[in-house]
Amino acid sequence: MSPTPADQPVAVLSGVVKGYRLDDVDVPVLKNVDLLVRPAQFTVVLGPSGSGKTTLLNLIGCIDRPDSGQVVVAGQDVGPMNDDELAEFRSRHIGFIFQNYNLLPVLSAWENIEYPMLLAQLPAARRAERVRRLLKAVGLSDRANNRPGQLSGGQRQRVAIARALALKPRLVIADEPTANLDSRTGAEILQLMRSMQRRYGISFLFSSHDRAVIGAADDTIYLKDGEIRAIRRRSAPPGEEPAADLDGAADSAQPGEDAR
Ligand SMILES: Nc1ncnc2c1ncn2[C@@H]1O[C@H](COP(=O)(O)OP(=O)(O)OP(=O)(O)O)[C@@H](O)[C@H]1O
Repeated sequence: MSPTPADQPVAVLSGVVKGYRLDDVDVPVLKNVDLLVRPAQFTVVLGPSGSGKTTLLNLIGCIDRPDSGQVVVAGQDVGPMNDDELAEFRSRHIGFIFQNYNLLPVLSAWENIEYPMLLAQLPAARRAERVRRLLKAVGLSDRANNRPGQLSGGQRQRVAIARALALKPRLVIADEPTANLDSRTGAEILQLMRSMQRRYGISFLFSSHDRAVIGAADDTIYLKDGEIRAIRRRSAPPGEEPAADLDGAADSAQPGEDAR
């Protein structure tokens, strides 16, 4: 039986090498990385500052390209894609959450979450229903009209999580999403991402310095000096709830299969 999108690895890296050129000096960052990111799991990339976590996430998120080696995301080798194809692929399959939230300051929480759906030209009724569900899922139904400046850091990150899920990506990439939050709020955001990952059956790839996040992860990838030093994979507990869908139970499409 051929693998369906739901059980296909969300990303596979083979022999990936990536460096930067700084003041005429080549700085190697990732050195021959082989990695498989399992679908519908919460995966944490742990490593000290400068170990290459952001570089790795940027390659899997199709924001950057390797110097050599192969990056396959959602079953597609992204190497041959041109920049426009890569941008289209990214918007279709991947959601992003950033340390600094990256919300548009002049838009309300509602409008920030709706924005990717507007760009993707979803019909108005579908957009409204999905924004409503997402605001509820992140516990911000009563903050729909607030702009980012009127929200706390934790609330901004909740909006960013909702926005990342707006187009039903297969993969959400979060680069140190708790780094600007106090430890209690950071733990709440971590729990929220964990519950959204389970609820919608998508994959989360999350980077952190903080070993305390290991408890929340299914898979933990330890990166040091641009090399994967260890991968710990936890087997799924029995009786996991079936994934929900943002457009309601009637729509049974897999995330990423019907992003529009
Ligand atoms: N655009 C760039 N140009 C030059 N060097 C870069 C660039 N981006 C990253 N680097 C260097 O690559 C190395 C790895 O950086 P990266 O941001 O991937 O690490 P990180 O593990 O995410 O670190 P941190 O935890 O501090 O965010 C660092 O030495 C960094 O200075």
